[in-house]
Parts: sequence; structure tokens; C-alpha cells
Amino acid sequence: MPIIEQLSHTDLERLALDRVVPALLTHGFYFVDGLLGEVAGGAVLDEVKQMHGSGALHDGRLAGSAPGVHRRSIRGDKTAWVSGSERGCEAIGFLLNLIDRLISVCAGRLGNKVIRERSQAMVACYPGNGAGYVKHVDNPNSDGRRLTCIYYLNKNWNVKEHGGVLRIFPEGKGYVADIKPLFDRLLVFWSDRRNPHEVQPSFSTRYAITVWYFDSEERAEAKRRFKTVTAPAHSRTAAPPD
Ligand SMILES: Cc1cc(NC(=O)CCC(=O)O)nc(C)c1Br
Ligand SMILES: [Fe+3]
Repeated sequence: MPIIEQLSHTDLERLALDRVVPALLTHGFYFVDGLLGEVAGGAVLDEVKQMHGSGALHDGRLAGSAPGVHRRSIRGDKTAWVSGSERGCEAIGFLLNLIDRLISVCAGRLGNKVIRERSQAMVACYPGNGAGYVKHVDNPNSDGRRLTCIYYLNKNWNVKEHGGVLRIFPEGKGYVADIKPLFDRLLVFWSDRRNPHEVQPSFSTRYAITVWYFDSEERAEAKRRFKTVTAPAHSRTAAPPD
């Protein structure tokens, strides 16, 4: 009996085909507990704590934030982007490889285009000062992101005391899904308008690692769209050089 129960490839395939894919196709989201197990999950947590302690996490940027609006009131997390091959990120690299394998098994069965690439991993920490993340859609305008995968790292999390629930408002469904950010929990959900979500105010340090998987065609189209940004107005009125 191996000391550390590693998820074998067949376990991963079973998880993908028997649970993740059916849930994504019916509810649009799915979470699994005990993904890595105590030892490997603990190694990921230690690496994230090390990053936090060494000041590697910075205030999350806001896309097009209105002037004067306090960032914290919208998005209170501190983040860092990692590839998982950096020194001190070996366990994070192992986690990302496992999620990649899980999603690649799912990709063939999700009935839509190819999911071949993903973002870097965003390591996030809500410092526990009551900050959260206002309700939003990850990919409201076809930027290519198809699936959001969030790995939570919080031991002994007590929602009554610590809050920090991720509330998903599945589009067109008569219910909301309250997901506790528990240690060694992986949450997967469609990144588009099907899943508006919010992080409720957190009153204890709340760690998570997020990766977004792209639909390659939608991503390529989005890149083309962003490339053809219209020239600024004034340049069109300037007299052509004689
Ligand atoms: C950078 C960024 C982070 C998030 N994070 C969450 O929604 C929090 C999920 C959780 O921690 O439970 N969402 C978007 C649309 C962007 Br962009
Ligand atoms: Fe989000």
C-alpha cells in the first residue's frame, strides 16, 4: 500500500468522466475534495505561505477601475502569477500538472471546441480584513477563457467566523451555490456568463490558486479583435503629410 495515495491516471480519468464532465454539462460547475491529499496539498500550502511571507503577493489589478473608487471595496485580494516551474513552486507545479491532466481528459467530452492552452496560475490571498470580490463574470465578452479552476488551501475554515464563501449564481437556475474555500478542494466552472460569482467578505487569511483554460479558437479570435484597436481619434484628423 503506497504511503501517499497518489491519484493514478485511471482515477483521474474516472473523476473527469464520471463526475466533472456530467456536472459541468448539467449544473455548470463542480468541486472535488481531497484532490492531492494531506501531504501534497500541505506542500502546496507551504509554498503559498512562503510566497505571502516573502512579499511576493501584490494588490490585484482592476481592469478599467473608475478613478477614486477604492480598489479594496471591489477586489481585496493580493496576487502573484506563477508558471509552476519557479524555484519554490515545485508542489504548485505538480498541482498544475494534475489539473492539466484532469482538464485534458474532460476537454474531449465537453461538446465544444478545443481546450488546449491555459493561463499561468494566479496565487491569491484575501488578507482577512473583510475584503472580498464583488459579483462578476470572469469572461463576459468572449476573451477566450472557457473554464475557471480554483484550488483552495484553507484548513479549519469556519464560514460563520471567517466568511469567505464563493457564491455562484448559476444563470437561469433558481438557486445559488455557496462553496467553502476548504483545503485541498478543486472547483471547476464555466468562465462565461453562465456563472456570475462573488467572494463574500473574508475575516481570515484565505488562499487560492486559479488557472483559466482557453478555448483556442475563441482565444485566437479575441487576440485578432484586440489587435485591430481603432487608431485614436485625433490621429485621423491630422493633415496628411504633403
Ligand atoms: C483576477 C481575477 C480573479 C477572480 N477571482 C475570483 O472570482 C475569486 C474566486 C475565489 O477566490 O473564490 N476572478 C476574476 C474575474 C479575475 Br480577472
Ligand atoms: Fe472570478
